[in-house]
Amino acid sequence: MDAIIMDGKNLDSGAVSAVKCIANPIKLARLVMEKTKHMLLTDHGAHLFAQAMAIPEVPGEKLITERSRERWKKNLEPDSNPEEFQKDLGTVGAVAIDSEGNVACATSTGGLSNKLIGRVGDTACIGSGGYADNHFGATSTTGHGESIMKVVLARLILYHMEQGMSPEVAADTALDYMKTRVGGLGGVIVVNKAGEWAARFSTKQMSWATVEDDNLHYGIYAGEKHTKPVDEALATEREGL
Ligand SMILES: NC(=O)C[C@H](N)C(=O)O
Repeated sequence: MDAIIMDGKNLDSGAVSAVKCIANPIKLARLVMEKTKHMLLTDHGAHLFAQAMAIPEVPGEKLITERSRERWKKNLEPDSNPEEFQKDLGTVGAVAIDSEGNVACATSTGGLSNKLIGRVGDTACIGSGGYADNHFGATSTTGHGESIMKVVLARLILYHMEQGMSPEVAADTALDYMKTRVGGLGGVIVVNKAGEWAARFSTKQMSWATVEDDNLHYGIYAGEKHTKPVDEALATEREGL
């Protein structure tokens, strides 16, 4: 798994890549940020650091869902369509702004299926998987990692906001560029320094949710946006509905 976290106040960032058997790689990424002078630890070194930080390893089997196993098996079949199987991967991203205007981002992923051993994706790379700078805002990305890295998608969106674009226009402009320039699809969540936000994607779907003024906004498909009070959403969650 790969993960990155970034603090927009001082541009501190921490990331891990190619880690296995760690339940929450984002916590390890945060420790890289807070406890080391480095920004990215990978593979064996990341595991040694996890041990030093007393982060327990969980058996790999426990982190594999039946659905993922099935998808992996199907993807190995000769007539499989890799695009189809990359469709709802479990990348999780977050951006946030506090009452003092501090922004942050975090992204964590199992990455593309059937990648080569040792492949480091966009998620662990600062500016690609995420970027946060109090001067402009924060963004977290998902999608085809190699395309995201080619256009340095997260930083590109912040650049567009620096030039005066809203989060929505900045996100769409950068995603369009990635599609036309390198043929890659993806999705992003963005917040600017004024607290305006956007969830935009060029893929068929991306699950997203935002909390703003005690309201929860959420959707999956293009153009879909539902809103309900956070209290109501939490009550529904508690009832297990
Ligand atoms: N769905 C994803 O976000 C995958 C991730 N960007 C990767 O290429 O590893």
